[in-house]
Amino acid sequence: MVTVRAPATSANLGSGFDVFGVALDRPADVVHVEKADRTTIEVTGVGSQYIPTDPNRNVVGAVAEELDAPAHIRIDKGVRPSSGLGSSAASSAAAALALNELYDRGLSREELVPVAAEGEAVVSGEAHADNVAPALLGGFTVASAAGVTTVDTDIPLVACLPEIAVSTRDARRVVPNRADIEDLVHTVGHAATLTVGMCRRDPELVGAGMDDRIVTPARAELINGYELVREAALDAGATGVTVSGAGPSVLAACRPEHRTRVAAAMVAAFDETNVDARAYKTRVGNGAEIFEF
Ligand SMILES: Nc1ncnc2c1ncn2[C@@H]1O[C@H](COP(=O)(O)OP(=O)(O)O)[C@@H](O)[C@H]1O
Ligand SMILES: N[C@@H](CCOP(=O)(O)O)C(=O)O
Repeated sequence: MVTVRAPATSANLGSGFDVFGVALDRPADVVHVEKADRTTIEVTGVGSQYIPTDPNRNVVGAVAEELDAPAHIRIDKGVRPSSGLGSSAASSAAAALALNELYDRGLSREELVPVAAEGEAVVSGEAHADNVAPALLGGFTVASAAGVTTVDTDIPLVACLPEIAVSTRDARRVVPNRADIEDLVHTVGHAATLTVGMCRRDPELVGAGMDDRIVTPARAELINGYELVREAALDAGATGVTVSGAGPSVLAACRPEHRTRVAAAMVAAFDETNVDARAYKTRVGNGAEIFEF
């Protein structure tokens, strides 16, 4: 048996739609795999009642198929589904790494990124790699047609998860098909600023670089109370706030001394809108870990 823990991730970071992602040091999924003649799936943990066990509908089924690695796969969910925290990607990445090990396929973590992305295609309709890349490689990742690169960094973050479900598939439907040149220049500038911030481990630059006028405004409308939460986080010292992945989680970057205050302000602001929420006080963390044989 092989067991892998893969972390939650936050994709886009505002200015890097479908490209940027970070691994979070918590929460995480744990996936156990054992060789079998055909793939069967068992799911326990947070939100497991909403996750199919049919291999054609669970992301790990697609990963097992890609690697030609049938197995009994047990998923212990720590990352709530439809959270904007890469729940499906945590399972995909963990299954890819575990099955690669179980069947001795010899693929590197970088080579496993497109394999795990096939799991994402099952749920969102597209094999976007911006969650599976950080879930496998850790740190801040840039996944583009030019390949996948990773930067080892350390930025304090708060991920605030409201009791609302937003499916990635639905949230992709509100993304505009076109953007005007001024908005593109604005986004590229901010994406570059954010990247420099990650390289320098500078929360001010990372926060400033999250601003985006193209995708985030449309996504924010799917989250009750988003503007209130954003303003509350900024007032409490956040250096930048954006929608985490496709939402509904809201991500804030901050200095370490402000993290507790920012987390409390975000939960209180959701509460004012009558939405229960919990905040993860987290930071950019490591990728998936094999921790037992
Ligand atoms: N192993 C899995 N883990 C989480 N969600 C899964 C899994 N397999 C299939 N799903 C489905 O994927 C959807 C959640 O994925 P998604 O909408 O991308 O949200 P998230 O942002 O949390 O990844 C739900 O409909 C869920 O039932
Ligand atoms: N780039 C994707 C990221 C989806 O992230 P998730 O955590 O919500 O699954 C998108 O924005 O659609």
